[in-house]
Amino acid sequence: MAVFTAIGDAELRRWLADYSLGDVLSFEGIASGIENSNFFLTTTAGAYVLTIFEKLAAHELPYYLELMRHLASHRVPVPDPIPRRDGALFGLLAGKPASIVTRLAGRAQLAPDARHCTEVGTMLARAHLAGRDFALAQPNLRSLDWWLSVAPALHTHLSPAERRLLDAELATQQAFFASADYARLPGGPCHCDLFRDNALFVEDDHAPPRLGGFFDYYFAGNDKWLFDLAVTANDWCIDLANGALDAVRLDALLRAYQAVRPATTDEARHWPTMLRAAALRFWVSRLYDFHRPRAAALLTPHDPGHFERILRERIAHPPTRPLTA
Ligand SMILES: Nc1ncnc2c1ncn2[C@@H]1O[C@H](COP(=O)(O)OP(=O)(O)OP(=O)(O)O)[C@@H](O)[C@H]1O
Ligand SMILES: N[C@@H](CCO)C(=O)O
Repeated sequence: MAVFTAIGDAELRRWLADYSLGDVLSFEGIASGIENSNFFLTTTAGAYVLTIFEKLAAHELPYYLELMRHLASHRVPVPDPIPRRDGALFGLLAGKPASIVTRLAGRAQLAPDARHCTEVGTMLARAHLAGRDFALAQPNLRSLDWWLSVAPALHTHLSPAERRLLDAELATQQAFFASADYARLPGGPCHCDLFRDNALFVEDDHAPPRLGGFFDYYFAGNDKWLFDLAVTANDWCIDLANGALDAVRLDALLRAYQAVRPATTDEARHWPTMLRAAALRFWVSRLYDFHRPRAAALLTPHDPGHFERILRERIAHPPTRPLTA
C-alpha cells in the first residue's frame, strides 16, 4: 500500500479551498508506487492525481513541476500541474509538499510490443525537442557523480566479480563522460526513468494502442538525450528474462524516435557505450536501495541483479543494429 500519509475528508476540503477545482466527487488512495503518497481525485472540474511528496523537499519541486507544465503546454502528454488560486504549483498538506496534476488516460502495458515502442519513441523525441526552450536547468542527480559517490559504500556488499565489473564500468564511463565526443552529444531536460511502469496506453480491440502519456518525472534532469533513449531501450526493448535486446521492439523504438529527431554521428557511434551507462545507472541505484537501511521496510526493493545482467549483456553483445545517423 503506497499511501504513506492518510488524508481525512475535512483536511482535504480545507486544502482544496486553495484551488478552483469545484466539488469533490471521489478521492481514493493509489496502491502502487514506492516514492510518494498518490490519490485519484475526481471533482466537478475533472480527473486528477494528488501527490504528497514523501522524500522531495519543497525547494526541489519547481524543476519537476515546471518541466511537466512546460511539456504539457507543448502538447506532450504528461501530467499537467494545476496551479492554486495564488498561482503556486504545490502547497503543504499534512506538513508535506503536495501537488495536484491532471490524470492521464490509460493503463500501463507491462508486455509491450513494437506498436507500443513506436508510440514511446515518437513521444520521447517530441518531449526532447519540446524541452529545448525550458527555462530551468537541473542536472540528472543520478548520473556519474552520484554513481562515483556511492560506489565505495556498495563495495562491501559485492562479490569480487561484481566489484571488478563495477569498477571497470565506472572507469569506462568516466573516460566516456570526459571525452570531447561526449561533450558534443545533444541534450536537455530528460525523463531519465522512462520504464514500462511510467507510461500509460489507451488500448481496445479495434484500434492500435495510443499513448496516454508519460508520468513520474521526479527523476528528471538535464542530461544527454541519448542517455534517456538508452534508459528507455533497456527497459522497453528487452527480454526481461535475460536482459537481451529484442531486435523488433528496439528497431521500432529507434525508427520512431529518429523519424522525429535523427541521431547525430556522435550519438550513433556511442550508442553501445550509452546503453551500458544506462544499465550501470540502475544497477547502482538498485544496489544502493537494496543495501541501505530503510525506515519503511514495508516495500520490496527492485532486484539489482536484473541490471547487472543487462550490463554484462550490453558489454558482451553490443547491439548488432547500431543507431544510424
Ligand atoms: N498523472 C497520472 N495519471 C494517471 N495515473 C497516474 C498519474 N500519476 C500516477 N498515476 C498512477 O499512480 C501510480 C503510482 O504513481 P507513481 O508510479 O508515480 O508512484 P510514486 O510512488 O510517485 O513513484 P515510483 O514509480 O517511483 O514508485 C502509477 O502506477 C499510475 O497508475
Ligand atoms: N525505474 C527504477 C525505479 C525508480 O523509479 C528502477 O526500476 O530501478
